[in-house]
Amino acid sequence: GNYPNAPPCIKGWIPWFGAAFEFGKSPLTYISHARDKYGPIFTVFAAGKRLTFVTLHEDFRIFFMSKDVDFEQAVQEAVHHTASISKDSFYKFHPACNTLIKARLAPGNVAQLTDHLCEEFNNHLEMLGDQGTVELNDLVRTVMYPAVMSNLLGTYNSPGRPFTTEQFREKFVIYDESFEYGSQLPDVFLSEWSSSKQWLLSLLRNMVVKAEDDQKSSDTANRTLLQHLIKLITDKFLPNYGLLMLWASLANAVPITFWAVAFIVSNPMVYQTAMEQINTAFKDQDTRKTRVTSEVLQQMPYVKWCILEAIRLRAPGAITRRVVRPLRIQNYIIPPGDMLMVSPYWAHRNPLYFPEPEQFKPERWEKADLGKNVFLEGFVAFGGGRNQCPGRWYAIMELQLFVSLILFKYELSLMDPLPQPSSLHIVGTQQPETRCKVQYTHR
Ligand code: HEM
Repeated sequence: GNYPNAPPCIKGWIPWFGAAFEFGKSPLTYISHARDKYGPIFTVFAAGKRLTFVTLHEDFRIFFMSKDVDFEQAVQEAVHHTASISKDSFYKFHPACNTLIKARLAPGNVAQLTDHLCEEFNNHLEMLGDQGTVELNDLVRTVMYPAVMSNLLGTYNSPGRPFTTEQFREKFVIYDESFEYGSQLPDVFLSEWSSSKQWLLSLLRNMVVKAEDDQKSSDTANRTLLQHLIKLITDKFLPNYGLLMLWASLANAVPITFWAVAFIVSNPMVYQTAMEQINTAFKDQDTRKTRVTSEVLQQMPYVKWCILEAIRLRAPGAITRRVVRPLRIQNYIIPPGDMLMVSPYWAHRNPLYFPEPEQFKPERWEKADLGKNVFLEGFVAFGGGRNQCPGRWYAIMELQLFVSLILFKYELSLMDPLPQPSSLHIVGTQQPETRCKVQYTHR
């Protein structure tokens, strides 16, 4: 159709050398420049796709709530490329999958996962030994990957398939790093990436077999998320959904864990305030085997504000919906087929909602932290509407638990300057651009 009222569209003179090229180099920087130049709604024509960015907070409601935009249609192709799930299977199972995950990760159920996750964190953190110097991102991955996997999905069968944490880390980092490119391209273009994907899929197949065995002996109340998925997904793509779930649970939360620790340790006043609260909440506890319940977490609101502030500052570069019918926003009509984009990363830099937006200021969360409604207005890191991140309560719990445990057990100091966020990726939270060593000493 013809849409004379479509937003300004940015194309390169030679498409693959103009907009697409510039956009691909550093999308987050590109978006902010485009917004200054073309106004609050603009379309980027890149790599054959129309991406229409909505940057004003007052328009976010339409993005999250309109019946003329669709989540499943926005991500289906990416799901096909990244997890090899067929189109038919995805449209058939995704809605029920979404409902199931939402229910399993509701606040009450998340509280029940805390004890086991705490044990896992204790075990993996103790493996660091009494003192040393490591890259902080490596440390976070080494502890978080196996702990969260075992907490949510269960363990794997080792006989015949030796599997080590280092091997998993290596494969998952490759898979995660090229996830965004992989989501756009058929496997043949990315051979290392696709062999990591195959490795992870066979791991998931193995975990499904183990989960089915264990199911026979464990009662319903103690089922893992994977065991619940087994009951729901009846086609051959079950392990593939497991892989997507695994990626969703680690890809955003692990970099945020890095940033939360780095922000706290690099701000002396913040570090001190957090330590006072942690020492009070954990008084008389053994630093080697620390027991943190969901009640204890509630006694450390300042640590939670630090987590929320890290999420705000390193929020996903973009979240998407597909426009399925002509959509009016302000005076524009967005044509069907467009990918509609909101950037939480940029939204969180609006001084109207977040004064001094670049500053790490945990206190700004004080007024938001009332009971269940912990989020500030203008905060969209977890998306919104029917497809809002179902893992948000779990994410806050695991982060608060990890951060308070590592700070209680170890005295930390950064040996490198606080890294800048990498502006290379647009989907998901930012990785650090440079390496950052941390020195630790057991307390
Ligand atoms: C700080 C950490 C996290 C951030 C910033 C984050 C952010 C997001 C965002 C922006 C979305 C898309 C929402 C939308 O389009 O409106 C999403 C989806 C999702 N997240 Fe998270 N997430 C985090 C942690 C987690 C964790 C820990 C889990 C699992 C335990 C998880 C599971 C999921 C799943 C399964 C979806 C897809 C929902 C669907 O298919 O409808 N996330 N997340």
